[in-house]
Amino acid sequence: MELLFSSQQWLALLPPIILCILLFSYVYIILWLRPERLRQKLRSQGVRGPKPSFLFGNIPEMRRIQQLAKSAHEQEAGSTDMFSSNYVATLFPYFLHWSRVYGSIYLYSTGSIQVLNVTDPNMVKELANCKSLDLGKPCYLQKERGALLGMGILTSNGDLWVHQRKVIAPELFMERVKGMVNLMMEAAMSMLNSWKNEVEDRGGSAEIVVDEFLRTFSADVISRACKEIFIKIRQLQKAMAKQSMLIGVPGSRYISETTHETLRLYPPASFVAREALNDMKLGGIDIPKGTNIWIPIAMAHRDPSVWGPSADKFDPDRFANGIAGACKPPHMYMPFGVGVRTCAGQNLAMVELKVVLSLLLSKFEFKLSPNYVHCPAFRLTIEPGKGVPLIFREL
Ligand code: HEM
Repeated sequence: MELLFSSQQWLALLPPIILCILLFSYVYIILWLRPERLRQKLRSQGVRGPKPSFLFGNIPEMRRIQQLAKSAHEQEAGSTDMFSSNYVATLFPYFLHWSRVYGSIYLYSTGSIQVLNVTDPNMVKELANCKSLDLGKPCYLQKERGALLGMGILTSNGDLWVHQRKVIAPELFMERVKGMVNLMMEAAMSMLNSWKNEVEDRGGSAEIVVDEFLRTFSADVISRACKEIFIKIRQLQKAMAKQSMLIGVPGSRYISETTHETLRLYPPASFVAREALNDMKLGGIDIPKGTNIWIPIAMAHRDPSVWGPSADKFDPDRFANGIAGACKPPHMYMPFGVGVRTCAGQNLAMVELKVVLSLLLSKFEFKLSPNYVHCPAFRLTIEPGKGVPLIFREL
C-alpha cells in the first residue's frame, strides 16, 4: 500500500502534533491531575462534596441549581417579608443545597480552584486563630483581580502583606479614627446639604437614590483624612470632644444595634477567602497546599444553630447585649472578616456609619420610596441591585 504522506510531509506535521500532545498534557496535569490529587487527599479524610466534572469542576451544577432556584423564586415572588427573605437562596442557592447534603464543611470545585466551604463554628474559630503566614489570601485574587487590587494589602501575602498591614492598620486604629470624626461630619454635611437643596427645590419632599452618595462618602472621608494627616492640622484632643458628642446623640445605642443587624443580614463582603499557601493542618484536617478555604459570611450570619430560630428575621434588639449576647459563639458574626486579615478599616467604617446616620436622623424624616425594588445583587460585594431610593422631608 502506498504511503499517504511522504516522509517530508510527516516531518512538517511533527511540530504541531508534539505541540498538541504537550498542550493536552499541560491541561490534563494542571486542570485535572493536580486538583484531583488535592481533592483525593481531602476525600480520604472524610471531606465530602459534589462530584466535579472534567475541566469545569462543579460550575455546570452550580448553573443548573441557580436556574432552578431562579424559576422557584419567580413563582414565590411577593410571598415573604422582603427584608427578612434569605437572598442566599437566590444568589448562592448551590451553597444552601450542598450544605444540606454534605454538612458544614464540604469541598467543591470551580475547575482550577478547589474550595473547602466552611460554616462549622469550630473550624471558623481555628481559621480565626491561625496566625501562620501559610494561610493567606487566595492567589487567584492577584491573578484575576490584579488590575483592580494590585499587590496591595487586600491581596498580598507573606512579608509584603506584613509590611503593608504594619503601615496601614495603625492609621485606622480607634484613636486615629476618633481624630477623623470632624472630617466625617464635614463630608457628611456636604452630602446632606446637597440633599437639603434637592428637598427644598422640590417643594419640601424629594426622592433621592442614596446608595451612590454613600459609596462616594467613604472615599471623600479618606481623601480628607489623608490631606489632614499630611498637613497635621487636626488635634486628637479636639476630635475626642467630637466623639463624646457622638456618644450623646439620642438613640446612638439603637443606631449601633441596627447597624450590626443590617451588617448581619446584608454583609457587603460575601466570603472570607483564604488559601493554604503550604500544606497545613486546620481543625484536625490536613489541608494540602493550594486548597482555598472560604466562609460564606451571609450563610454563617443566618445559621439558626448560632442565631436561634429567628435567624432570618431583621431584629436589631438581638444586639441589645452586644455581639456576645446575639450569637453563640460570637466569632460567627464576621461582617469584617476573621483573624489576622480582619478588616483594617472596621473602626472607621462603623464610626462613619454612626456619624452619617446620626446627622441624617437629626435633619431629615425619611422613608423607603415605593419605587424601591428589593433585589440584592452580587457584584464583587453584595449591594442593592436597583439602588435605594428614599423619600426625604426636612425636619
Ligand atoms: C461596612 C464597611 C466595610 C466592610 C463590611 C468591610 C469588610 C471587609 C472584609 C470582610 C475584609 C476581609 C477580611 C478577611 O478576609 O478576613 C476586609 C478587609 C480589609 N478592609 Fe474592609 N470593610 C469595610 C470598610 C473598610 C474601610 C472603610 C476601610 C479603610 C478605610 C477598609 C479597609 C480594609 C483593609 C485594608 C482590608 C485588608 C486587611 C488585610 O488583608 O490585612 N475596609 N474588609
